Amino acid sequence: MCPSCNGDSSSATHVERSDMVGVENSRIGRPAHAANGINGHANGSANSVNGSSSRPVQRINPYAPRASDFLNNVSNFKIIESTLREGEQFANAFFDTKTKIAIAKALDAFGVEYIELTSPAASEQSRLDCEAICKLGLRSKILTHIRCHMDDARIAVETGVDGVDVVIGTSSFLREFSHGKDMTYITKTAIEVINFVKSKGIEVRFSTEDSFRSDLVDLLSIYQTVDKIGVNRVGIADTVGCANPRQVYELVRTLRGVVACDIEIHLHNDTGMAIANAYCALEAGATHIDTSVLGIGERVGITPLGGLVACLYAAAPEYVKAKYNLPMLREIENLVAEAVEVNVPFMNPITGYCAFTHKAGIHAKAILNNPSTYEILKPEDFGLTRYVAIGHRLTGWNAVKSRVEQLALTLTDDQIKDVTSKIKELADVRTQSLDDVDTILRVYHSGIQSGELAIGQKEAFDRLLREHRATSQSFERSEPIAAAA
Ligand SMILES: CC(=O)SCCNC(=O)CCNC(=O)[C@H](O)C(C)(C)COP(=O)(O)OP(=O)(O)OC[C@H]1O[C@@H](n2cnc3c(N)ncnc32)[C@H](O)[C@@H]1OP(=O)(O)O
Ligand SMILES: O=C(O)CCC(=O)C(=O)O
Ligand SMILES: [Zn+2]
Repeated sequence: MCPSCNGDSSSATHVERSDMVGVENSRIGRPAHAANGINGHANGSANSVNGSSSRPVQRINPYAPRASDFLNNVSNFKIIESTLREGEQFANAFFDTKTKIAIAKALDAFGVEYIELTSPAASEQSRLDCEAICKLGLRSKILTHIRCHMDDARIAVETGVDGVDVVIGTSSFLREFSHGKDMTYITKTAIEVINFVKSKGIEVRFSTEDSFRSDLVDLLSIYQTVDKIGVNRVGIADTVGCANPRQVYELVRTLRGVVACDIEIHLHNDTGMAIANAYCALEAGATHIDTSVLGIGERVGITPLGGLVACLYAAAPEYVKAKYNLPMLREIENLVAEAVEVNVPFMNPITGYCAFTHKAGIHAKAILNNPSTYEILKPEDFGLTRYVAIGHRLTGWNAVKSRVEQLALTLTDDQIKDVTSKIKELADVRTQSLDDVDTILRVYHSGIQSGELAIGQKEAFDRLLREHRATSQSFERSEPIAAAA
């Protein structure tokens, strides 16, 4: 397994670039996990591939927030990390105290502004764990999450938290089938709970559960009421994951015009919209986004921390890099994945097995010239490495040339094109590992050097490859016998 890509990429070559924009200093390296351990870096000028010259690359980031959009918080937001609250509601989750502390410390080291913990009213151990995490002295502020009920509030304020997140359902579904309370009762209780928490000198947030299926007038009215009594934040929750980006934008934008306090948003991912919705919420003026590591939570969970970071890094890379310890992301995801016994998904933004693997020949050529051609995220900013896979039938001679240079073999472009067709022919039967590709290149090179081979001599090459394989196989077979003797 590759330590930096979460997986095996034995038919790939690592390509590391120290400069996204320029084409000099390209470094084509061998994967640490590749079988024959060649770590040489041929400093081929990627610019010279195919004799093409690169044009100056535009440095303006088209994804950055527009200066004219004054409500946009895409480069001014805080993360409320809820792996230890929403994440505990994931079907597989059971976090013992030690694991909770490890996750809280990792999130703190990553730099999230808030860590939200399960209600201390949930169980005695939940209360003790909440107290223990509050005593760690982390830089992240510690919040706990309670029902809009004085019994829960009284327990919460005694734990040592920096703030309490209060929630109650406002949709007709929840008013009828969950708590059974009307808006008058909800408003009265919310005022009582908020005033009580505020009297303890800690932060308080009031959130409406199932906001997108609640009546807009009810929502704006209760948010306005709690804003007037000095709540720190109001929260919108897409509890069932039904909202789309336009709806999120409109609700947040409307709310921004009604309250002066901060606006948090909590977005479930049932229809796969959670990251897009979070982005739109920030565009509309939300200030705080709820996340969990790998998105774990009820059902399919909420906005994933890593995915949100990827999305916001694309928009405001310098801001995101300055705020968070990005290379820690992989470690945190692995920690949580292990704790809840799941794998990091192969298509996970940033840390997925193939997040920085390039395959098709057209992509490979351009990536070798300038990684910005096909990458919006710089793997090195996340402590990761990119790969160019070459041992497959979609490969091209430019990618093969990079490997030839890396192995310090001397072949002309025409010879490289010739050996590329050989690789493709073999890869039509099965994908070739990097070792296989290296063997093909070395056999071809030595055939050319010895004069036994010329361009286009397919049968001669096949014979040389067969002979090489026969020799190396008999050597491999005889080795254990020699060792035993
Ligand atoms: C959408 C979300 O994810 S919100 C957060 C969910 N988090 C949790 O549920 C935390 C873990 N939960 C628990 O440990 C338990 O459910 C507890 C301790 C909170 C409550 O347990 P119980 O008293 O046994 O009640 P139970 O879970 O069966 O039902 C929930 C109760 O809270 C009430 N309730 C539900 N939501 C709210 C709310 N937001 N505010 C106030 N009361 C609420 C319900 O009416 C019900 O009351 P009832 O006892 O009068 O019927
Ligand atoms: O407190 C909140 O804002 C959100 C609660 C929750 O988990 C949800 O509504 O899905
Ligand atoms: Zn939720």
